[in-house]
Amino acid sequence: MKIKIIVPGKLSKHLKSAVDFYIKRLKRFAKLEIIYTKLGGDLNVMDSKTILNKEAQNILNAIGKADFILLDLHGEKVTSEQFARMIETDRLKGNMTFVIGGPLGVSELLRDQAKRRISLSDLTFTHELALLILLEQIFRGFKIIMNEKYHY
Ligand SMILES: C[S@@+](CC[C@H](N)C(=O)[O-])C[C@H]1O[C@@H](n2cnc3c(N)ncnc32)[C@H](O)[C@@H]1O
Repeated sequence: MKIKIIVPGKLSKHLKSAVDFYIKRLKRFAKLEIIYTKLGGDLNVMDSKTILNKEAQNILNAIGKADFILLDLHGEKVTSEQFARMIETDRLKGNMTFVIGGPLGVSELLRDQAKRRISLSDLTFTHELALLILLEQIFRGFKIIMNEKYHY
């Protein structure tokens, strides 16, 4: 199965080894591709709507024709078991795409086009931390699907 994760911006040095840790652990379950898209611009010289629209365009270009799941603070709350079942369903299709918003969040355009919007918690994380949590949940999801022991 191929899993694509699209996230605006770059990964900070201090999180790189943690992200690499999960990329390595996920290798036996899926072919993972993380695409870092360009940020939409500087809030000091541009308004937030223009920045969000630019980021959305960069993200949509990276997605291509695939449907996608959007990580959204205002999305539906799912348990790790439900999340695992989402992976299981898309496994039959062979691919799955996740989108994370940038520092300002996501545009309405992305919200409208997402096949599903999910929330990780009521807390707000940076886009990089959201990536890390998503990777751990994907790993957890595969462990649940495979009925393998993990942290409970
Ligand atoms: C810094 S947050 C954006 C905050 C922005 N004020 C908003 O309301 O969306 C960056 C991105 O990380 C992801 N994210 C952060 N916390 C999240 C959570 N609890 N659930 C789902 N996604 C989250 C979302 O994709 C979000 O667009």
